[in-house]
Amino acid sequence: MAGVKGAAGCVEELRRERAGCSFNMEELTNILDGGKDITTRRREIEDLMCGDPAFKDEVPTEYLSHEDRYTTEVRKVCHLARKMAQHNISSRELGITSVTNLLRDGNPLGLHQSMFTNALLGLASPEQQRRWGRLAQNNTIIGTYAQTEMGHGTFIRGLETTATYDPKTEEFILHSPTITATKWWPGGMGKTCNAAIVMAQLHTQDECRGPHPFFVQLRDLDTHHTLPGITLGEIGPRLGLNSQDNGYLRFDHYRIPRTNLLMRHSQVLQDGTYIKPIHTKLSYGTMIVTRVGIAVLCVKKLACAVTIATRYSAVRHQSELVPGEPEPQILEYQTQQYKLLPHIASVYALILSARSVASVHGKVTADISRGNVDFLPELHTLSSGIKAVSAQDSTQGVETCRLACGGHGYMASSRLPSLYTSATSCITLEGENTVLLLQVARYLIKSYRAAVKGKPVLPSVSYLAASPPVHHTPELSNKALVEAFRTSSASLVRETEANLQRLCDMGQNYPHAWNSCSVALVRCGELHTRYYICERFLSSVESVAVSEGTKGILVCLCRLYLVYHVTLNQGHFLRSGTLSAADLSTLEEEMSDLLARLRKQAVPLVDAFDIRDELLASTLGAWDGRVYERLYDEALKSPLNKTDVPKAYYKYLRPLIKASL
Ligand SMILES: CCCCCCCC/C=C\CCCCCCCCCCCC(=O)SCCNC(=O)CCNC(=O)[C@H](O)C(C)(C)COP(=O)(O)OP(=O)(O)OC[C@H]1O[C@@H](n2cnc3c(N)ncnc32)[C@H](O)[C@@H]1OP(=O)(O)O
Ligand SMILES: Cc1cc2nc3c(=O)[nH]c(=O)nc-3n(C[C@H](O)[C@H](O)[C@H](O)COP(=O)(O)OP(=O)(O)OC[C@H]3O[C@@H](n4cnc5c(N)ncnc54)[C@H](O)[C@@H]3O)c2cc1C
Repeated sequence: MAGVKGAAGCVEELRRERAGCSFNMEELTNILDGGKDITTRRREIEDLMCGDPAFKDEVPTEYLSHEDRYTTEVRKVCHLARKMAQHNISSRELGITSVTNLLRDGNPLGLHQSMFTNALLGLASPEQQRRWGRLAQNNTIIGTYAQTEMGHGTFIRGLETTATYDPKTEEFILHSPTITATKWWPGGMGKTCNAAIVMAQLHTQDECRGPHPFFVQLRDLDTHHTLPGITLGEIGPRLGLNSQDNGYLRFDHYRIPRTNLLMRHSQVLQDGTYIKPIHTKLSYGTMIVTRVGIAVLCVKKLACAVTIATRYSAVRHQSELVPGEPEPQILEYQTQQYKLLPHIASVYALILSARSVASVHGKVTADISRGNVDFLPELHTLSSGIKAVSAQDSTQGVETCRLACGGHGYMASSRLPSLYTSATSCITLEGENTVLLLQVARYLIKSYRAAVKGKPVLPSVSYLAASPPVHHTPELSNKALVEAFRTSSASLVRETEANLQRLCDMGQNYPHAWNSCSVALVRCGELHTRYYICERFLSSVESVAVSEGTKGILVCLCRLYLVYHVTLNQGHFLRSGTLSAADLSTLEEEMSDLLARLRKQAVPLVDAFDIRDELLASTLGAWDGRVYERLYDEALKSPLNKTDVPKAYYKYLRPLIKASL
């Protein structure tokens, strides 16, 4: 049933919705992909993979045991890896597609293809890259990124695993001194990987030099047995992503060669002399690039969810809008439009902003290779902010889409539950959201204080320095709304800094004063990032060269995004005096108009996300809209339906029923 395109083959409601499309769908698809060529390549790869029966699930994942789920996904991902090699598809190219949606329950090679590979690229010396790069690319070495410990995730400086240099043998001795030092969580580490980049406290010449990355072989490359001195296993069932074999790892005085310290930024010489990096946080670089990747990854989950919920809302009829008239499509209800349309706009806003951060990442990486780390704090701030806001918005958006589908949204076959469990993981992993927003706030407060003293600050926070006098915004144009965000953000930073200072003046030490202000500080981090996203979205929409119809719809989406977030955050605007209560009423009225206008384009807008049925994998969201047939077919797959009377009847129900007779 999957993948039928064209006017025929879909239910009448969807055919009608598509007939009213006011823009060039292909242009929107190209914008989301990042260019026409990328769309072409993405489709080539998706055609190749989706057409392959080896990726089909015979039994829905939810009916499988923990072990069978893992085995099924390993089978599929190994097939995928072989196909990638055969057809010369790189991990980066795979990243432009949604092919990993063929893996329903997490990717056992996900960490290998992302953080492990990126750690080798970013933290290993050129010689080390020659040594391990090819082996990793060939999948001879399958690695993960082992940083988090049972007792320490956020606070990297608190890691307990030690790597003590022994100059006599020119080796590091890796050791897990306590239960809390057990590495805990790394994806693929339980059973799949035979190597890892391990973050451990480097000790040399009787001094601890802080957390550093080491290449560590964990299993025999031939037998796959765990090497002596290492204890490895899988951590057990999780909320979602259960095929990703997140693992635990302990070291018992396990020796590795000196040259296994990743030496791009810092080195230990044969005699144990430590050579410092040009910036102490360069060893955290893999997390920075992954945060940008995760921002994109969770928006893709949101794009799936909103596609499913929008198509379903066009097909589903419920209640009476006008008494006595036929049941309308639920998409006619304004509340339903409010649940869905802002999230369609979010997909554009977040993808375009993450792309901007990715380009800052490219520039800063080039700077660092020339010895310039001036822009690293700004990159850390942007990547932390975009990851946190994207994960939060995507998760809330996916959940809203699930709720928007009523009871059927609760069915596993809708795919909305598993989209939720994967999106929400992004709030925690790769830096817990609150913690990352506090990092953004730290940079804002520091920059604001520097600016007040007349010191130069970097571009993304220069507005703090030039904070204009608070005034009521005279008009409500897009530009004015972005400016209102900027002014409110500057005002919140100013107010929070004043509170921080007041507490210090009253005798609190700085860390306690910081903690006392941290609810407001998180808001500062969030508002600054929202301002960045709004500014990037507007500037991308203004500069994009597309046909009139496409420009029109983008402008409308951007306007909805701005109005939606201004009204959601109205407290900040009222408090800073940038908008009045009357302005907010005007914007709320405009929101009604925008919802009504965009409602007509809702289905074409999600079609433009161009997510194939095989990758959407939803009974509610398929292109042809045949929701009820699919729900029924999926129900028939329940193992309980194999027999009319279940075994449990004979074992438990019958004795109960008969006893009461
Ligand atoms: C559209 C195009 C997009 C293209 C993108 C392409 C990219 C593709 C790449 C990847 C694909 C992604 C695929 C995703 C699949 C992967 C799934 C991942 C699974 C999850 C894996 C993990 O979870 S790994 C573990 C992650 N762990 C964390 O993130 C821990 C979080 N904690 C921290 O980061 C830090 O400890 C901390 C920041 C919270 C604090 O650090 P610390 O205590 O050391 O510092 P201080 O608070 O004392 O601060 C000192 C000083 O340092 C600054 N700083 C901190 N971190 C950094 C940094 N990373 N870089 C630069 N500077 C940093 C801090 O701000 C302070 O600065 P001051 O100047 O002193 O104020
Ligand atoms: C699905 C999944 C996959 C993962 N994959 C990997 C992997 O491959 N490799 C790896 O190394 N790790 C991995 N992790 C671990 C992940 O990176 C950590 O769980 C994450 O960084 C959060 O750290 P934590 O668990 O220690 O939470 P904690 O830091 O203990 O957080 C608990 C609470 O404390 C709060 N908190 C902590 N510090 C502060 C602070 N300074 N200020 C205010 N509040 C604070 C947090 O906001 C949170 O509410 C994975 C985790 C998950 C869920």
